[in-house]
Amino acid sequence: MNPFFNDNDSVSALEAQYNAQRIAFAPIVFQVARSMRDLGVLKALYEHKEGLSIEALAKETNLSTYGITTLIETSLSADIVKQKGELYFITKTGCFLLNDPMTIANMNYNHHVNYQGLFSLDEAIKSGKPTGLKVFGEWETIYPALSILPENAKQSWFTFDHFYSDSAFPEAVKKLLSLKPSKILDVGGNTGKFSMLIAKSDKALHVTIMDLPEQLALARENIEKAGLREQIDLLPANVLAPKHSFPKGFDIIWMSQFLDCFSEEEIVNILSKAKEAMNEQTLLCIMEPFWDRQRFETSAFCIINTSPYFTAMANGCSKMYHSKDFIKLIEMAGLKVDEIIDHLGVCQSILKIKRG
Ligand SMILES: C[S@@+](CC[C@H](N)C(=O)[O-])C[C@H]1O[C@@H](n2cnc3c(N)ncnc32)[C@H](O)[C@@H]1O
Repeated sequence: MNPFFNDNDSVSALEAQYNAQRIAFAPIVFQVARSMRDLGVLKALYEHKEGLSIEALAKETNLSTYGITTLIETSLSADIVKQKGELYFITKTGCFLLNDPMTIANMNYNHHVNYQGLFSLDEAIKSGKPTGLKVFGEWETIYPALSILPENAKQSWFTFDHFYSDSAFPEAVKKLLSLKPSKILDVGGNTGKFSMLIAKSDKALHVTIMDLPEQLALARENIEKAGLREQIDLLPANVLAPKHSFPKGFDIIWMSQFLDCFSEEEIVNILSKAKEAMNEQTLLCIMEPFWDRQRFETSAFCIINTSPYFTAMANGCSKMYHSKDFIKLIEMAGLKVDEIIDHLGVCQSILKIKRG
């Protein structure tokens, strides 16, 4: 395990005061960086490596010199641009903001999904309810609303979710198929991406996606388009509802980026239900991004800072877990971790679990 954030509190008081200002002004710097990207200023600088003056930038982007100066000066303070005389140039950080898929996914998700709702984080922390969700509508949790969120929020949510899980799917498919399963239950299968990939990779395999009915409408459309209706079944269910139990007879129960949508108590409850559907041969495979099991601190930073979204926007009670805390919950449900495979895709680990 990597000792992330071990250098904390090692800077001078002067540097610490500067760090505190970076945090105090973070929402402003964030919005300026996003406007620099979305209004085409970063692109203009990227395409003019020879540098551009304020006037040339204003002309290139059709913005006023006042607007450009405001954006450029904050960007200068945030290492997004650099200045030589009258000319401005994009920095390496600016290039990541403009071109890096992870940065783009994180920024769009934070702007379109989280920004307004996180204003009410205090209330969410105190009440245990996703109080920020009211910026989009009146729901208990974000999950039944995913397919009807405003278009920008919906696109950004799915791109963010898929960015972190999709990159691990090809390797995960190989690991699962090496176990020679004939029936897989994909719990929280979302739009059907994983199920479709694994079904295409083994034509003899049968997959069932269990998810909320609202979510399965999107999955159904995708599966029909891909001509996989014969191989993939849909099981509408709310895993939290006492009347819904897990179906039996599967070789592998697969949960990808699913249990982080629930509180500790709910996770134990869901895993106990899964256990009831497992026999000695059934393998429960859980794929999760654990912040303590990353290769790079950048990944740990992104994963940790996804938790406040769960608090204020998603359901008020879940988070991205530390692997030690998560394994405790598995054991509380009477299950046993048999193997952990780290570093799949950008940030995922797979826990292979058996009946205890
Ligand atoms: C973060 S997404 C994960 C999607 C996908 N497995 C992946 O790896 O990208 C969580 C999924 O859990 C589903 N979900 C949330 N609460 C649920 C519940 N109570 N019962 C069933 N599914 C639920 C959501 O609809 C969503 O599809």
